[in-house]
Amino acid sequence: MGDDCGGLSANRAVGQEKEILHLFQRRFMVERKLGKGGFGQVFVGRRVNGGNERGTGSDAMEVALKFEHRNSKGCNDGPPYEWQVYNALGGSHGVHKVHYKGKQGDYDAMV
Ligand SMILES: Nc1ncnc2c1ncn2[C@@H]1O[C@H](COP(=O)(O)OP(=O)(O)OP(=O)(O)O)[C@@H](O)[C@H]1O
Repeated sequence: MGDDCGGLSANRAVGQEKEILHLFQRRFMVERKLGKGGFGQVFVGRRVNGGNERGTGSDAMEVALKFEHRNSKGCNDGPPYEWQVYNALGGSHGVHKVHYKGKQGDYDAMV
């Protein structure tokens, strides 16, 4: 496995990456990378329109964006299992609420 597993590597479509890394879905401005796990990379970003500076739920201004490339390990069997977990638990018991999840080019993206 290469160092870019699940990530936004230099040898992938540059235009697509720029679109993702600057303004995701025209809704979230991607600001900086927070970290990298076994399946993808996580960035911090901000909602472009609306939102509440102190909000932590559906109106949160600051968000975390996770991108998993479809060729990364565990990404070949449909949507990431993590999505199911957030569907079930998100917004309660201290688990973050999901604002968006879907495909963006070659990536599964969750905000
Ligand atoms: N909401 C968040 N706030 C701050 N940092 C985060 C957040 N989510 C992820 N990170 C950072 O990004 C890294 C990668 O997160 P990610 O969920 O991809 O993997 P992981 O849970 O660390 O490992 P695994 O590969 O087992 O899922 C984390 O280790 C952490 O440093």
